[in-house]
Amino acid sequence: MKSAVVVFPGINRERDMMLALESVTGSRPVSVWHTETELPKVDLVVVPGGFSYGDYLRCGAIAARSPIMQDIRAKALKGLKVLGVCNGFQIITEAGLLPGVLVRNKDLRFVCRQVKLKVENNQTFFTNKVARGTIVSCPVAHGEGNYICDPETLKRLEGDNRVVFRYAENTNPNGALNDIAGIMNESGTVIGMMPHPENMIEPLHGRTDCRPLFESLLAA
Ligand SMILES: NC(=O)CC[C@H](N)C(=O)O
Repeated sequence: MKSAVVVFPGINRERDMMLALESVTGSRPVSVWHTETELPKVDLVVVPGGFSYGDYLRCGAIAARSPIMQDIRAKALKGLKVLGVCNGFQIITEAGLLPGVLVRNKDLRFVCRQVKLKVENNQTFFTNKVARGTIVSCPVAHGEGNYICDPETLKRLEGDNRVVFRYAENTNPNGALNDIAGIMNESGTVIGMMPHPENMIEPLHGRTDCRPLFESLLAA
């Protein structure tokens, strides 16, 4: 499984993401700088978390317009798998690969804590090794993770089983609609999520709850 991790100025989770991908898949991801115009040949692109462009304008708004995102968007529309985590979720949503928008957390504070995450759809490239309904512990660290969309979009996301992850046990840290923590596009090839599964896979992290998510990539 060949993967690429995209790096923008201000991104700070790329190393954690690359370590997680390498540790589970056994294959070292290629690091792709934002000014590049063409992705290497890979099976999966991950847009990691952090503070691209200092979160100016809106989180992810500037990164979404960088050269590499044009190629990612074009290839995603042809079926390339894309995973966006936290700032990466914001970036791919700003790029139009996922519907809706991530706005300021409801209480206007940056949150950094563990949440409970329910796997709502286990028929995806990032959840197929986990039973549906499984609740995992996972860290979040964001200021703009409050997912909103129009009622029609929400109805479609819920009706088509495109809510992949939901905050469970009253741990919604940001006020996101319907406790939405992660969604996918219509064809299931693009997934975005606010929590950081890459930080919950080694005994040193305290727990390994999210390792099976990465293991899912091997079966996809
Ligand atoms: N950890 C992250 O990726 C944070 C994303 C973004 N900078 C925010 O605060 O919402």
